[in-house]
Amino acid sequence: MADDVLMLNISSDPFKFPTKNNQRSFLSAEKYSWKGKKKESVKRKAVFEPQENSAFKQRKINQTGQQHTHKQKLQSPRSPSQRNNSRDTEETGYQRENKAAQSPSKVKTFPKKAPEEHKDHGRPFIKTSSLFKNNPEIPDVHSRAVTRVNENVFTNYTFEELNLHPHLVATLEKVLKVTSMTSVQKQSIPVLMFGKDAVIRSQTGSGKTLAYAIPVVQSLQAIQPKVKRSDGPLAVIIVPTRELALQTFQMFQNLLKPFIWIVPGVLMGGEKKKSEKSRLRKGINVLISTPGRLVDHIKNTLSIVFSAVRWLILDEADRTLDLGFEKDLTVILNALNSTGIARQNVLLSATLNEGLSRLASISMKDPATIHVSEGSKGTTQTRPQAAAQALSDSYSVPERLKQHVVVVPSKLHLVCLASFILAKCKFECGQKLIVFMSSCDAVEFLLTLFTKVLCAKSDTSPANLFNLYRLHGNMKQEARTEVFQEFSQCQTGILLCTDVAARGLDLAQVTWIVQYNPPISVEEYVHRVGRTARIGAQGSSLLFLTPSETAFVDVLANHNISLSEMKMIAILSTLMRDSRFKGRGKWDSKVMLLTPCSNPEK
Ligand SMILES: Nc1ncnc2c1ncn2[C@@H]1O[C@H](COP(=O)(O)OP(=O)(O)OP(=O)(O)O)[C@@H](O)[C@H]1O
Repeated sequence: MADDVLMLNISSDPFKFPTKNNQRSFLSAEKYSWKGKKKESVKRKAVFEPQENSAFKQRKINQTGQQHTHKQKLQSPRSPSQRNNSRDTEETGYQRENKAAQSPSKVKTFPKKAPEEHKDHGRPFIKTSSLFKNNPEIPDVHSRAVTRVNENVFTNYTFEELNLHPHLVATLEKVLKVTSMTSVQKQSIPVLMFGKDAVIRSQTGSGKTLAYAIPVVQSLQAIQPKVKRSDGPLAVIIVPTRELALQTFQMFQNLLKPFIWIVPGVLMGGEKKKSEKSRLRKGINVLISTPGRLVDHIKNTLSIVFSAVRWLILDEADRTLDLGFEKDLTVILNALNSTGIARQNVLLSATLNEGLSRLASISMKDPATIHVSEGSKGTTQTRPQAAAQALSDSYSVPERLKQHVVVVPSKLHLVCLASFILAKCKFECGQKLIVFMSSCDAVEFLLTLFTKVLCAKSDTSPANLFNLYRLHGNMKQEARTEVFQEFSQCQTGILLCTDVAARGLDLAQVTWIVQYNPPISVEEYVHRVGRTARIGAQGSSLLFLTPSETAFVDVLANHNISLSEMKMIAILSTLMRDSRFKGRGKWDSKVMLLTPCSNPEK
């Protein structure tokens, strides 16, 4: 890793990013003069013999008259996410340099030019890091005005008004600390307690889990004679990820505290099948599972029987329908349907849409469609095929979520993210960030790099600046669970992750969601940003786009989602405030003068 670190002169005249009107490159080919002749020859060798000084080697840049080097270790040559980012097709100077370094036979050597050839009064030409030059044009992003879809999260109705078991109400108040219902709970709980199937859509962090969990617990505790473990599953809850399965299991553990005869259990990939089999043999009444693992047990575990199932809940139903899961879901539905027992079916998500109709038609009877947003208050009874049409394509995001976008050429993505992290975690207090990226490799790469470069103890900060966590699908389940629990409980820190953390996770006090790579769909965007600003809280999000990806802003606007632009230069200016990275040249004062405000939002 050490060899991969470039030294950048980020302090030198950083206000020349090419824009439509200004094609001059940022830090590009700045001409620096040298005073000492001896030094000059050393430096010129470094500059003009690229075979010896490839992009993978550290660079030192000298400034006019200052006779010192800047050592800013910020950028590694090429992150995996950049390598994988096929959307960004522009070949930057930086990438060209990498190619040259990889194939020595094609390395282009630059002819040595005599100092007097250069215009700058005979002073030698010094080539700076290519990171900040040859940038593509950065277009302005205009997010068109859209009508936001609003949802009121809270109502004035209390759980006591629902005629629930008093112990359940007491548990809600004392254990979960909830007294009044959210809008989705107010609309869904009575419908489900009445025995209807339902398709429920409400914004992220609005309390959908309790919207179905309360009716499930209320109905199971009322069964006479009392439920026994040997009855097997009475409620089956399918969720798309292991962490969400754990979180849902914990919620049921809490809700079922007064009803100890009803046993919840979780099955998920990565856990030991043998111990799961033995728990299934003993009996699980509320069964929470990821689809793949449940299918595995349906095929291989004799003791799993569904003859008593009264509830089937598909949380994040649109995700569960995605390619890969659909086959599993068919196996699960066939196994449940073969028993012939009538059951209630519930589909939930913040982004249920037209893909739902297939599932609704195979699994539901006259479902009620509950769509909590302005203009569609209350519930609508529809036929299964019509259920999807009742749900529009306009997604509601939390009211107190501030959404931003920044356009960054791909070669500057990494340094820009590093700068943003510093801005939030070093120069502001109490920030908890989730950074989404497209691959497990990218998560690993950035974790290693940031741990070394950003978190390291320094003279000025003897303690680690902040905690970094990672979560992705290639980790062992034990490590995933540990990170999930730790990050849930921590006050500040940064979670680098893939979309395994995008759906359903309720991680307390997250202040910022950063999408380092854009999501694969509008729906995934909604779920990613939904990890903050939950249950009426404030939160912010930042979407990184390359110049060629800016059309995604319009795609979001088609779904009534609007973003405000943050300027890359404002984010990068944070580097000037960090003694480890800022330069010592005359430009520092200029940078600080031009960027008086450290908060790029302002
Ligand atoms: N009535 C309530 N009053 C206060 N807090 C509540 C209430 N109901 C749920 N919560 C809390 O709100 C948070 C979000 O709930 P939940 O995870 O169920 O949201 P969600 O709608 O399922 O979100 P997502 O779409 O992201 O899965 C949880 O911490 C939960 O404990």
